[in-house]
Amino acid sequence: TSSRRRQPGTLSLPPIYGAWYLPSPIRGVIALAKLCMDEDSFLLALRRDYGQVVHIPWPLNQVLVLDGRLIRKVYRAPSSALSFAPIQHGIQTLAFGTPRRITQSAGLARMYDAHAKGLTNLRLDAPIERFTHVVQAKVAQLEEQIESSPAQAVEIPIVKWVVDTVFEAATSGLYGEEFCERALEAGLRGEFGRFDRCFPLLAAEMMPVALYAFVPRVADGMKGREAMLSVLARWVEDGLPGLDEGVIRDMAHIGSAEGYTSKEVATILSGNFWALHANASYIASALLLYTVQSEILDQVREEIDGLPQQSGDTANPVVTLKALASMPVVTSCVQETVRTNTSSFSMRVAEEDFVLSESASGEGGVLIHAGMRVVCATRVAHLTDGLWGDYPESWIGDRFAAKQQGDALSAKMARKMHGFGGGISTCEGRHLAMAELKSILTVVLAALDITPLRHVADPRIAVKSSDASNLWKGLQPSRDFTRPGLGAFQFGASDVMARVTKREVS
Ligand code: HEM
Repeated sequence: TSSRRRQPGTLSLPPIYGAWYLPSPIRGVIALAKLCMDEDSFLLALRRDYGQVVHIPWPLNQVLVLDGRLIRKVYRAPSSALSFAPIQHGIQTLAFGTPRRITQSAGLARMYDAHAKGLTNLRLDAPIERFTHVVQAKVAQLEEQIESSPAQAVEIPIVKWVVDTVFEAATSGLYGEEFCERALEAGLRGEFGRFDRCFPLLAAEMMPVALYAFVPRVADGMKGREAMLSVLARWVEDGLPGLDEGVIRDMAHIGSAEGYTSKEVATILSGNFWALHANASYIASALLLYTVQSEILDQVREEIDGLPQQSGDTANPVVTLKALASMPVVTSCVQETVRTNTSSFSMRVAEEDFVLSESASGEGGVLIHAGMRVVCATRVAHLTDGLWGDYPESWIGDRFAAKQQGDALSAKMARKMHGFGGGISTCEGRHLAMAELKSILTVVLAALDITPLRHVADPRIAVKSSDASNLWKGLQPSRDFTRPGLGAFQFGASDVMARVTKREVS
């Protein structure tokens, strides 16, 4: 291969992936195939064979950064050197259908700005209240089913239940109850799934729009997108009924004031709608499954039982943003699930020749030519950095807990966990997502006992046996490997059947 180790202090180009005797595009196609077949093995092999940085030739034509320290250098680089805007605008047009004239406009920049401001902790009380309210109602429905069953128990596919519940709760949280009702009536849960399945192909930005109709998965995804846009556009046209304030209202008002049509505003809101649903629900299902099968369950329940209760009922804690902020073990479980169950590719375009250097003085390093795409592969850092301690591939619920690690190490881990990406492209919904995840774990575990029974396979997803060094031996759904670098792991139709009973309080 063309793998070359760099000498410290010298300036070099990134090594190029693949066997030296193969033409460059063949190497690129091999890399792409391997990435889509088994992302983890491929990325770890790159780290082992090429070191911290490698150039993957066309069709990806990207420089992959595979080391935590260098990834943070990319995150710290100013946008004048490594920019994100061209990628953001490309996805807005290719995936969400926003006209190019709008993606280049100052109006869209103002909408993005309102989005970032509207998702800070200061403005999340109402969304989290609505989110929690829906989860409580869904748990109450399960309790009724349990009470009316002779065995006082129900068996449910837990991933599906969590994903459906979070879809409804998160929609109600950001868009309000009325939009949520419209979305459920129009079957947007299914339409979203159709669109989301083709998202990896759109986000790769390798397919011209003219070809969308000829690729079955994309053609089907476009029908899902149209359905989402039509419900969103009608709701915008009707004056956003059921939503008096919040980030979505702010964005829609800016768009309308710019003179964008309801459909154009809907294309911009659909970016938020996708981000709202593509990650958090899958992380929530993994979080619940990991927690109920781990020894940390008692500590998690202790924290939940410590919350103020509605009329002295331990099955019904008062869940507010403030209460959720004071749950260190629950927070650690959530952070650990985001660490172990995400792979994100933060992308930048080099606006000028850029040197990615390990040394504090900036001497030596890897030269990245202007125009090149730089991609931070956070998954490798999550699996290899010494910072995580033993068994980085395993889920260890209290890995991030200050009580376990000490304040300094715990804070350092939180800073270096890049499941939400980082720098100028960092996930704007991370505070909302963290609170949603803590909320659903709290509400479910306060009221229910969940016993995973058996794995449910999706025939399209190969079941991989857990790595010998992975301590995690519990039941979990199989990972869909066709979404490399797109955030939370998804599971297709793979699931875990679980027995659910009302919580037995000892
Ligand atoms: C556990 C749940 C979530 C995970 C793991 C996650 C992960 C990510 C990742 C990896 C990125 C790309 C970061 C980068 O390129 O550096 C991202 C971007 C983004 N996320 Fe999330 N996300 C989650 C939940 C949410 C939620 C609930 C929202 C709410 C709307 C949201 C909104 C966004 C937005 C708007 C961006 C794009 C930021 C930009 O273009 O500058 N995310 N997310």
